[in-house]
Amino acid sequence: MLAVQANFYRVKLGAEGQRGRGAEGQRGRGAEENFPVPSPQSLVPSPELLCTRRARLKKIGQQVMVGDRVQVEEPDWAGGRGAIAQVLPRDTELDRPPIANADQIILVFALAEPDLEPFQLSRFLVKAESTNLDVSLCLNKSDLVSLAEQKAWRDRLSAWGYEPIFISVYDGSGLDELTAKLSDKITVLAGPSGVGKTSLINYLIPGIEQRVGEVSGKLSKGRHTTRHVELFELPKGGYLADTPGFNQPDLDCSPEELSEYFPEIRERLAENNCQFSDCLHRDEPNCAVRGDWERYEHYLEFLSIAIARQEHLNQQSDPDAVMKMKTKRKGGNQFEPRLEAKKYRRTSRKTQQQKLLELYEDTDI
Ligand SMILES: Nc1nc2c(ncn2[C@@H]2O[C@H](COP(=O)(O)OP(=O)(O)OP(=O)(O)O)[C@@H](O)[C@H]2O)c(=O)[nH]1
Ligand SMILES: [Zn+2]
Repeated sequence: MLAVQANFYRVKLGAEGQRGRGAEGQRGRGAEENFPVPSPQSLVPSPELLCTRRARLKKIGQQVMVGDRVQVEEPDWAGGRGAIAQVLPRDTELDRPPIANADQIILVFALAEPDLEPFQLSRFLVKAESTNLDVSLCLNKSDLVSLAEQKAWRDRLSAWGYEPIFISVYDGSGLDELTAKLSDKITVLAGPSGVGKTSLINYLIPGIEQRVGEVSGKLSKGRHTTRHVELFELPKGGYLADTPGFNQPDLDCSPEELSEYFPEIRERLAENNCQFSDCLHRDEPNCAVRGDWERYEHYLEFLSIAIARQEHLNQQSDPDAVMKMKTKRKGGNQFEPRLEAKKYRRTSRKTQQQKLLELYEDTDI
């Protein structure tokens, strides 16, 4: 399913769909199975169908996400209509933006104009890694920096665990390598503003601007809201999702999870164990992670945000948690001004978290 359009789901017929008429019965009566894979358009009257969602799916709360492989019933080939009868199991699922079956995330940054800012890059990388999809890095505007500078970034990012593709939409360098990386995959493209994402997408999908504009001004505006997601077919195979929703990543992982999102930490923990299995790699003795690697400071900063966030969540899910702590410490003091104490603690925690979040949000973008 490529996009939701005015209450209809736009479904691209895939290889299976082309043969679908013969495959009836195997997957359910009259059902066509549709994969979002490129297909020779000549085989079907309409390569895309506008579909409704069967009431049965609505009843069981089955959402249809962009990227979903679906079965379509009662295809009306001439009218280009159908009904989604079933959603096939998803390989992957992203919540924000909502995309099913994505294979990889490619972060696009610029080498200059705007300057490549390591902490901002780190934040995008951690957020991208938290999806558990493959994460790659693409550095645009290579025409603006010297080869020596590119090499310096290559070495630096290699120590972070990434092998960036250097491109320039202006002079065309690196674009073949990037195109090859996108082929036959569902790729989520993300990155901060001004790095040349729009220029890149226009290069990768000629005519996309017309297409976005052609549906109505509303949709083209919609492209830049967090809710609208659409998969665009690439001429050489594969699909691309441009996701404004990803452009201001907020960190929403638990403190324990955070270390999984740094290739450097994964590498260190593959070689050595920390003394404590629940080590957060701050000041615990015999920690295998703490050290003078470049992004360790970033890790500590994200960790404090994740801890503040978790404390805040714990408090929300158990409103008495603070009170219980208090009671225990005070040994059941009857004169404890319960309400006030609770209020005070809550505000204080909240403020603390707010401050951290603001700090986090203010850093860039
Ligand atoms: N020198 C150079 N400039 C580029 C390149 N690609 C894009 N630009 C310029 O960078 C600026 C931003 O490009 P956009 O394509 O609008 O970037 P974007 O990431 O979509 O930015 P937003 O629309 O703000 O999200 C424009 O002035 C482009 O002309 C490149 O390869 N080299
Ligand atoms: Zn440790």
